[in-house]
Amino acid sequence: MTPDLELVDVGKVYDNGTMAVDAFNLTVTKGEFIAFLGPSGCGKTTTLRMIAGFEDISSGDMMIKGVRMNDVPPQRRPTSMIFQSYALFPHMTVRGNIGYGLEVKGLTKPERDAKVDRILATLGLEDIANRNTDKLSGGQRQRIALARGLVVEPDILLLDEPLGALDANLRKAIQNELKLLQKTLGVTFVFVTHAQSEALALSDRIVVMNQGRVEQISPPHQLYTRPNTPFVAHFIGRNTIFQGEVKGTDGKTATITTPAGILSGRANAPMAEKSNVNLVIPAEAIELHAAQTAQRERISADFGGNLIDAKITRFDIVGHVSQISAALPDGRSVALEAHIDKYRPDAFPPGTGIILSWKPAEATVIPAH
Ligand SMILES: Nc1ncnc2c1ncn2[C@@H]1O[C@H](COP(=O)(O)OP(=O)(O)OP(=O)(O)O)[C@@H](O)[C@H]1O
Repeated sequence: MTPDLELVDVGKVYDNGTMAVDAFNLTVTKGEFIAFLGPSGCGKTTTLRMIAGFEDISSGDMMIKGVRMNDVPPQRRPTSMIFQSYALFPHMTVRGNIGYGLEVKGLTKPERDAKVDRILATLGLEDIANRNTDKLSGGQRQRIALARGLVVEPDILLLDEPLGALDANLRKAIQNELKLLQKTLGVTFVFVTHAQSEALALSDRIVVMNQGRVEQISPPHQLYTRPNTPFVAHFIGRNTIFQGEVKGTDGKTATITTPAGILSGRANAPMAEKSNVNLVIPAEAIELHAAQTAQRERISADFGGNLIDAKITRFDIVGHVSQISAALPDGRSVALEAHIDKYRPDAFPPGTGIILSWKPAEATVIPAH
């Protein structure tokens, strides 16, 4: 099946010489929910605007449903864009705002009314259809912006931080609605955010960007448990990262020499001996044991030799999760996370000596560059 969207080596250099996007490659199938995630200035919005046609593409090709779009003006692309500010017309009613795009496209009034009625019902906006948009709440305005984007039946809906203006509770509620709506309508969504939790909760796949380049494209869980690059390992989740040198590998597991000892993790690429690598251990993968020397051997055997001594520095309970910090002998901090039932906080007050361990398969060894 022809992909809905293809970006092939897409690049953007602004007139002032800023290289905003460099060789961006992505293929999106129909009905996927894709998030662009990354720190401020990494090129997310620029890429979205190039897909919409609001920004010229400097190099590479962009196709929608197999048709090259580089030179097609925005209004002739099968896309709609929703802005963080919503950009609603304050002097128009909700119905007028939603129907505006259809009017521009030259649809007759009965055709427009039928489509607007349908989207008003889908988004639960019938009761406020004849109100002016300037008196409405943030959540209602967000929904109108969504309706306005969807009513023109785009192949791809582009959303630029659409939940950024909402408070935390409303944001969570609208996240759930958005996901449900997207799956029900089967429209491809490309969503820009710098909020990690939002990208992880909503997307089928996340594109992590850094300084104009794609670092990794993966489903949320994989990104979280299997980072491919040091940037992703630092940016996503709460990972502990050890730098080291490859001592040996059996193709599946790599053993590495680190300042904290000989440690191991799953190798996600072929690795030469003595090459510089990072061992990335997610907070959820680390287990905590009382520091009883009698048990060291058993723990070491159970966890493939991954055993380090540490001291508890914090034990916080956040909702149903225990968030624990421990200090290594060199002072480095290690983050652990577990369900609250797993460890009793009174057994691990700050200052307690402990052993930390993890299964090699739950940590990842990645090249250090
Ligand atoms: N019109 C412009 N002219 C010149 N440089 C620009 C222009 N717009 C953006 N840039 C630069 O391009 C780079 C990418 O910006 P972009 O807005 O795409 O990043 P972003 O990841 O969306 O950031 P944010 O999360 O802050 O919106 C930045 O260095 C930015 O300063």
